[in-house]
Amino acid sequence: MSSPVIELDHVSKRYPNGFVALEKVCLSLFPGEIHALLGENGAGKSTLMNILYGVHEPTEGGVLMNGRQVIHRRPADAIANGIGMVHQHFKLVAPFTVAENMALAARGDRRKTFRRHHDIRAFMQRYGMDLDPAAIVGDLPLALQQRVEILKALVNDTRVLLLDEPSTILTPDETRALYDTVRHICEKGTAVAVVTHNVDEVLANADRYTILRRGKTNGTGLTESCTPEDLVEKIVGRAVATGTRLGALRHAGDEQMRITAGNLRSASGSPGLHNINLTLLAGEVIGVAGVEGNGQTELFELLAGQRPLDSGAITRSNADVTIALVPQDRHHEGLSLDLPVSHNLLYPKIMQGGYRRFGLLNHAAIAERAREMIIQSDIRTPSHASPVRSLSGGNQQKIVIARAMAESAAVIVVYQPTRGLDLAAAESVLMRLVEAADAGTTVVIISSNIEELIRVADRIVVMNGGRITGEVAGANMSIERIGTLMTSGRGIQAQAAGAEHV
Ligand SMILES: Nc1ncnc2c1ncn2[C@@H]1O[C@H](COP(=O)(O)OP(=O)(O)OP(=O)(O)O)[C@@H](O)[C@H]1O
Repeated sequence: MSSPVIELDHVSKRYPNGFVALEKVCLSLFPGEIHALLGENGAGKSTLMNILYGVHEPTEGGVLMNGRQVIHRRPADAIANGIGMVHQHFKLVAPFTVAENMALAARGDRRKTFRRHHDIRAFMQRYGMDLDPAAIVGDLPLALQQRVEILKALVNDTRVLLLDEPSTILTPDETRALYDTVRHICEKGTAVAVVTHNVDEVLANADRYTILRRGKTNGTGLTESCTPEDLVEKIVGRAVATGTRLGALRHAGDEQMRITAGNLRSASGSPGLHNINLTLLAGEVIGVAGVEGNGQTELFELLAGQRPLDSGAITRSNADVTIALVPQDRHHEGLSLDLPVSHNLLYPKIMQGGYRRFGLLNHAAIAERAREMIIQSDIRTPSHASPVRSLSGGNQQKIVIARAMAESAAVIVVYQPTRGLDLAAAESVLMRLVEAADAGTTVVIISSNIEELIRVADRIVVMNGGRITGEVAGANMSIERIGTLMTSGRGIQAQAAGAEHV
């Protein structure tokens, strides 16, 4: 076997607040291999990737490249040593072309290579990619924007490529295509580390895995010799029954909201909405499926009251129909990162004048309620007073969901509720949404994860190109049927015919 390109040698990381996020972790990445990094929310995966990429320095232990210790004080040091990273939140310049974005990432003389489109195409083809260098990045679908990020990470003679949860924004087909590309990259001798929560994806694509549990290594090895159950048990510490339907089919109640012949104009990067007809009933879970960028964001904004329709109508059955939201972009819309966990959890109530005594905020009451919510939603935080910025991505997400659930609204609209959550946390969020519907709440789940929707929804509407291309319910909710509606170009005809109901 070849020797590792990069190793972590008994690395520990203590954050300034004293929290130990990694404890004596060892990791070896080999050339030509895909190494999956797994672990529940807050296990230390991002901390580990950030150490590899020079964002953080280890408190103890060392980083070795080709057997020699290296010190990466900042990402520029890691990049200079051949390490590239693709973050979950893309760092692209949207109005620039693919070529311009690549040139911006290139260091020194390599920039010249990325001036001529001919050379850029040759570079892409080395890795089995074929994008138009002149395409404006902001106009590309997310899956292709991700390819541009990967290309950017490769431009500096990269020997180690780090991918942070790359599949969360992709459909199953796009995920397969992503791993085809990653395999091409490995074949050039690059070592790839991928953070993911998806065990099936690991077993289908990775060569090796390492599991972190509460900052320590809890298993590492070759994927060929393990089963999904082995991995889940090591990640969560117990078996998790995923895959089965959660809750029985419900009987929907009265109408809560209705969109009638709703239209929003298309704009650059937005398909708009076209002749949307959707009735939301009490006590049902409505799934909205679709490849990202096909009108789901616009539908969310419409239901949230953030955008008026250009034509058509959106009505609530009465003034008591309140709406709670879990937005897609939790960092910008969902959280105040520098405020404590407690204030983020109780933000709506505090803004409505709650938790006050003699006109001042009642901090003791806020802390008490926040502690209850932290336990109920299993939010891993040192305390209710910790700034949200210091929590892991998955635990930040649990805050947004817990807050929306606590509003006891008539309608709750959630965008990709389990994105970035570990298996057990995802299961618990889905369960809570189902329970809310059982108690009479209308739950709208917008998700590109079809399996998840089938497990919880009573009916699923499918969007493509800003149109509802069909609706399936009960036993007709199959991956094949929904997948066909997601990619079919039948939007206009289906809507004209009142959409397809199965
Ligand atoms: N800047 C920080 N200050 C203090 N604690 C931090 C800081 N960043 C992360 N942590 C803590 O370190 C632990 C590990 O966080 P990390 O982001 O590495 O987890 P993760 O495995 O990537 O989780 P997720 O799957 O939710 O993204 C968490 O408990 C988190 O609260």
